[in-house]
Amino acid sequence: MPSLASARYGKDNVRVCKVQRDEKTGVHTVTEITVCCLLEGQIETSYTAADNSVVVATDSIKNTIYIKAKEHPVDPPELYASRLGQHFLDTYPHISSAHINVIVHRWTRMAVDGAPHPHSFFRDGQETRNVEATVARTPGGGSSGATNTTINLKSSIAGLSVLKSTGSAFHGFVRDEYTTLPETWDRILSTDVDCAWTWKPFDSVAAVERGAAERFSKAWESARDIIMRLFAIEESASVQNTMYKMCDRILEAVPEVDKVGFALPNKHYFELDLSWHKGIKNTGKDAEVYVPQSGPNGLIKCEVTRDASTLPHR
Ligand SMILES: O=c1[nH]c(=O)c2[nH]c(=O)[nH]c2[nH]1
Repeated sequence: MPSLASARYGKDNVRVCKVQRDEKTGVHTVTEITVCCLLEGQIETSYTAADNSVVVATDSIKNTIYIKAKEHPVDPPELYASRLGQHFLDTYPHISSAHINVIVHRWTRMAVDGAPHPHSFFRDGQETRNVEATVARTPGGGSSGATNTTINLKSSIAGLSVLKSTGSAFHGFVRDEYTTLPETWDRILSTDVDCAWTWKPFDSVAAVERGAAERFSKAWESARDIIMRLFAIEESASVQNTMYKMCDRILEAVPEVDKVGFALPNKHYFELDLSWHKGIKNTGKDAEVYVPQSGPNGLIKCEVTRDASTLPHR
């Protein structure tokens, strides 16, 4: 007898652009987001018994995403996602959790004649600011069967492409009969930063809302600043060590965050021996022309928490 082990459904790739107009100054603010909203709950019979009475149509979920974007600010995305998720719990008693992902795309204000333009923007890179929110019913105290809400938020930066042309080494690694990589004390280091920070759980939308703009946007700015600063100024011994230091600094800067993690591709730039052409020197200290590799690439991940006892046992 088969058994439905897990099920969630909803709408993905819902694109929303919100324009906020300041009537006094004429300054517009544009936020473009892509939303995924998946619901879980007592929906098993829709899968096992063709019972659509438990299904909130994904089309209605899409409509709700638009309506909530009209009713509330979409910035910070952590608060918008929490409100959207809470709506589904408040409205549909058989829905037990809502999983909301929001991707915020960059629209950076143009400077024209040295002044910020009131209503013109440009995309200055593929970098996104993201949030994954899970808004879930949790058993309340007492015997009434009442439930509380728990909101788990994970914020992230993804697709921030960075490169440094020196200040990165990699040596002392395992050398055996499988090794061809030479040790290096000076190499190009490049990656697309994917950094996520997990907030201590919130027990209501009101708790998320308290100081939200400050809290979430400041954390994002701090994380982005720390990542760029450390990447630039640190003499990197490895991707592993650099990312660990970044985690440590972000945990220090944002006290309400429990865990910070990175997934960093190591995008290789190979030196090129051109000595075959008139003895040209283009390696080691003479390296100028490099060959960027599209793949394979290293992929280095870690998560760092405040408490070492939460690390897996070996
Ligand atoms: O920083 C690095 N970490 C590695 O684990 C690794 N492996 C490799 O081939 N190059 C690098 N660089």
